[in-house]
Amino acid sequence: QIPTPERAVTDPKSLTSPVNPDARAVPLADIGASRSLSSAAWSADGKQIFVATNLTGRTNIWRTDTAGSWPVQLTQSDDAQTGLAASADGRYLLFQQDVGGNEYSDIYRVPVNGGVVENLTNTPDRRESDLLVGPSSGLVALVTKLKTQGQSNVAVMDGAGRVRDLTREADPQFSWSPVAWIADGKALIANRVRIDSKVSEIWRIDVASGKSAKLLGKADTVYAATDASADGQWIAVSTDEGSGQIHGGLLEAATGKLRWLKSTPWEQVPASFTRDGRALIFRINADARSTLYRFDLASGAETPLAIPPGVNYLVGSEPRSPDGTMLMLNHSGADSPANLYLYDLAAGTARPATQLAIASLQPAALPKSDVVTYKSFDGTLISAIVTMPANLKRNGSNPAIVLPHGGPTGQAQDGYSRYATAFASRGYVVIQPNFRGSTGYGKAFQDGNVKDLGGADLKDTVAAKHFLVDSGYVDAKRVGIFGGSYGGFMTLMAIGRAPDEFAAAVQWFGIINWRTMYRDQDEELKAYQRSLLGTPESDPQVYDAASPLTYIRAAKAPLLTIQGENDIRVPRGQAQEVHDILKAKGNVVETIFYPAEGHGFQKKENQLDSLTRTVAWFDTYLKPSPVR
Ligand SMILES: CSCC[C@H](NC=O)C(=O)N[C@@H](Cc1ccccc1)C(=O)O
Repeated sequence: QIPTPERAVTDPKSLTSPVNPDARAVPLADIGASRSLSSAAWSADGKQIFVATNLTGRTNIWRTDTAGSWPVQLTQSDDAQTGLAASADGRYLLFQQDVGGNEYSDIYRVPVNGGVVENLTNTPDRRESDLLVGPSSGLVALVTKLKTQGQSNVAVMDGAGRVRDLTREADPQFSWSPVAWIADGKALIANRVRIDSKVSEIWRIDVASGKSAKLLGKADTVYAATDASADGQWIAVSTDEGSGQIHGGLLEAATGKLRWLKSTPWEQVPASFTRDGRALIFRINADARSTLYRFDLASGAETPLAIPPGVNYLVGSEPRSPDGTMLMLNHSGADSPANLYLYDLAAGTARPATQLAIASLQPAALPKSDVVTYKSFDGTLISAIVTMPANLKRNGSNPAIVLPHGGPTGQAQDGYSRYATAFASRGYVVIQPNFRGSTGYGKAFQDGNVKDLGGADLKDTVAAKHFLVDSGYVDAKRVGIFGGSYGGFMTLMAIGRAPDEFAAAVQWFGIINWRTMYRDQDEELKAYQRSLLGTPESDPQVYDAASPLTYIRAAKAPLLTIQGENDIRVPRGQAQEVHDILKAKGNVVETIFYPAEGHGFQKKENQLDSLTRTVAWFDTYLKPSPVR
C-alpha cells in the first residue's frame, strides 16, 4: 500500500443521482462552440487585457478594456497563438505560435492597437517559449529548445528578436526555465528541472555574463522557485523535502534561511508576491480542488481568496496588474466552464472578465461532480472525480465511462470537463481516476508507476469501474473507457489486459508500442520516456510488459482512434499500428487522422468532430438499441 494524504473512503452507495426536471443532453455543438482560455496578459498601463481564445474557431488574440468592453480581435491565423506578454515599453504584445501543432513555436509580436504581425525569431528547428518580460532594458527571458536535443535552456531576447542562450545544459534529462527578474534586470532566478519533475534546483543567473550560481538543490529532491519579491529579498520556493509532498515557503536571499507556510498534507505551491511585497499568493491543491490563499509576510496569516470553489490558479507569466491592485486568474468548476477572473486584492472580490461559454452552458443545466476515494487492489487509496447524470434509477442498468487522464505525470482535477459534461448529460456516469503515478498525492504515489506503466496503475483504473458498479447505478456490461495520450495508452492497455471489463473504447493519440515510440518521437519526450521505462536496450522486459502491443490481440471492445498528423509526442504511426493489428484480426475499429493537428486538437471543427464521433461510438456500443 502506497502512503498518501489521509482521507475517508467513500461508500459507493452514497453516490446519488439528483432529481432535476430541467436536465437535458447538452448539445455537442454548444459544447464545441464554447471557447477555451489559452493565455492572458495585462497591457503595460493595466487599462487593457489581452486574451488568447478560440472565439472564431482558431486560437487568436483579443483585446478588451479592463473595465469591460466588447472584445477586439488583434490577430488572425490558423495556427494557435498563445503565451501572451506585453513588451516593457507597452507598444507590442508578444506571443508564441507554432506550425500546425508541431510545438516548435517562434516568438511573434503585434502592435497593441493592431497592425502588422512580425515573426521575431524565425527558427523552425528551435522552439522559443515561456516569455518573461524584463523590467526596462527591452530584454525578455525565454526558454529555447533545439529539435535535436531533449534539454531546454534559458535565454534572453532583445527587441529585434536576437536570442542569446544564458545556460548550456549538457544533460538531456534536465531543462531550465526563467522564474523572475531581479537586481533591476541584471539577474534572473531560474529553475533547473529533471524531466520527470522529481528533481529540481534553484539558480541565480547573471544576465550580462551568463554566470550562474546554485541557490538551492539536493540529490533526489524538488526545490523550485516560483517568484521573487521586487526588492530581491525573498524567493518563493516549493520543495518535497522531508514529507515527500510539495510544500511552500520563502527563501531569504541574503541569509539563505527558509521560512515555511503552514503545513498541510496536500500539495501547496507558492504562485506570486503581491507588488507591494507584503504578501505571497499561493495555492493548495487538496484532492483535485485548487484554492488560492494570501500569506501575509508580516503577520504570517493565511487567508483564502474569495473565489468560487473548483480549480483556481493565477494566469500568465505576470498575473499582477501593473498597479498591483488586481490579479488575473482562471476559475472553472464541474458546472462552470473556465473564465478569466480579475481579483481585487483590496476589496477581496473576484469578477469574471470573460464569458467564454455559450449561454446554454449554465451551472443549472450542467451535471455536478463529487471527489470520491476508493481502495485499490493493494489497499492504496485512489481519488477520482465522479460526474453523475440527473434522474438515474439505482437499478444497475445505466452505462458509464472511465476517463483516465494523460501524462502520466498529471492529475484529473475537479474543474470543467467538456467530455464529462457531454457524457453525463447523456446519462453516462463518468469517473476520472487519479491512478498511481498522478501528481498531487506525494512522491511515493507519483513514483508508483515507474517501470510498471499499465500494471498497477491499470488496476487502479479498473477499480474505478468497480466502484461505479458498486454504487448500484451502473451495468457492468455497459462500461466504456476513453482517454487521450497516456489516457489513450491506458485505454489500449485496458482492452488488451482486461478484455472483459470494457464494452467499448475510444482512444485519442494513445501509445501502443513504447519501442516504436522511442524510435519516432521528439528528443524531449524520449528523455521523459527514459525516466518512466529506461531504454529499449537497458530494459527490454519492461518495454514488453508495458506496451499494449503485447496484449492487444486479446481485445474485444470496438475501438475508435483519433490522431493528429503532426503529433510530435505520440507520432501518427502509433495509431496506424494499433489500427492495422486489430483490423487484420477482424475487430471493429475505426481510425481518423486530422491534418495540421498536433498533440490535442486545436481547430474547432476537429474539436467538434472528435467529440461527436466519440459520443456516437459510445451511444452505439453502450446504450441499448431502440425498440422498433
Ligand atoms: C515534456 S515531458 C512531459 C511529457 C508529458 N507528460 C506529462 O506528464 C506528455 O506529453 N505525456 C503524454 C504521453 C507520453 C508519455 C511518454 C512519452 C511520450 C508521450 C501525454 O499523456 O500527453
